[in-house]
Amino acid sequence: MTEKKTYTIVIKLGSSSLVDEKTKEPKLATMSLIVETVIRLKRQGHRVIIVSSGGIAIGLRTLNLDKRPKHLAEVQAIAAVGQGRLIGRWDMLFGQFGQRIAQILLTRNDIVDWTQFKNAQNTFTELLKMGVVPIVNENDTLSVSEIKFGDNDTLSAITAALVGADYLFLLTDVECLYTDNPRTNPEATPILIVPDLSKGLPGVNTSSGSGSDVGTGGMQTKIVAADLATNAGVHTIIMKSSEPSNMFKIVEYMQTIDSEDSKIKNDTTLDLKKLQETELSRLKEGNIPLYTKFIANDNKHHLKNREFWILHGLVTKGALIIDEGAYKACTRKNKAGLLPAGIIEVEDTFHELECVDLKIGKRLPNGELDPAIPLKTVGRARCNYTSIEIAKIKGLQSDEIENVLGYSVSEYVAYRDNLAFPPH
Ligand SMILES: N[C@@H](CCC(=O)OP(=O)(O)O)C(=O)O
Repeated sequence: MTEKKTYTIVIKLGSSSLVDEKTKEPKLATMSLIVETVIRLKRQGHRVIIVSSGGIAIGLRTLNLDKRPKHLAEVQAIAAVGQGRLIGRWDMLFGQFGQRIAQILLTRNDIVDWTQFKNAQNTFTELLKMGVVPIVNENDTLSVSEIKFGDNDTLSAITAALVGADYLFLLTDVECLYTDNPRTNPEATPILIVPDLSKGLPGVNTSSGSGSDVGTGGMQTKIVAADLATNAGVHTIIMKSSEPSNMFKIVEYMQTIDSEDSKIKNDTTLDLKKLQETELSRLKEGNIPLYTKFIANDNKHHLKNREFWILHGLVTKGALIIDEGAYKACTRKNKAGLLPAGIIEVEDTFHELECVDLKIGKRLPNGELDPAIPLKTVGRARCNYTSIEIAKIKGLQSDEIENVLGYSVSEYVAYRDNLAFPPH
């Protein structure tokens, strides 16, 4: 008998899965079921990381506050109170099984430095090796908008990419995505498999946003998270949080079908509607609960560590507008660095090695940017020169840099390992 594959699994739980929206009382039953499921998964050899929201919601109740205050410092103080209790609850529940947990609180600042990004990675690896369940949340007490991940859906996708997870489970109040809102449209049908999110979700209505007032994420943030995670090679699953044991059934099912993923992903003639229908009957036959699976980009096409870090770990400070030729050279198989000759314009001010967006524009015969053609953001770069220096050397050959600036740091404005482009 062949041994079953084991996975690294990241599970994201929103505030509304862990805390009652109205009373802000803990949903201890759900938390217990999650703990039982994680223990079962671990006993099967899987490695599990939890991304748990709920710090602010728990802090509100602890301090007898009805509403989230507007003032940032107050929210940060509330988060400090709630986070301790939140992790205490997880520790108490996991402790019943003798399972050790670890708290990891992240802000974007913690990963903007490449060494720190690798450090975070090493810490996760060690914890998983020790058999510990890391429990991650945003460090709300210290993070302000510029250094925030924004919502825990995004944080969970970044965590999943950071640890090189096989699966990201986004637990929510619906069992799966539907082609429309099933509460208002009886014709809505489940979307069970999304082979390529870059091609969109035809007919899916995700505009309604968050349905709860204790969290910050809605379905839209889940789709963004799925895009981020699948681009980094992580399969992403949306499933209902009220029945955590379904996760175990879904993981067991994945072990039997994950060899089909690349076939589905690479089939250009795929009938998407038929795929959903066939899958629906297969789930019914096997008594498998509904869920939506976003298939990950395969090894060859997913973002590698450093590219992921540049695209999702860093905050951009400005932009370079480059021409089509430069874009092609920087994205071809044998990737080139970015030369000054390919740059048409510089936006905003930035220091060397800060991260900037790369946008494609059209160059007019006089060398200037054609304002009639809309710009398209295509990637990111960390530059060897400041915005002021690049403004002076844009459009020039590299051997002219020294004449213009009086020195030359490099012939490239950005080295190839400081350039990153999303896979599609
Ligand atoms: N970090 C915050 C939660 C932020 C968040 O994204 O919440 P949710 O939309 O419930 O996942 C907290 O612990 O309260």
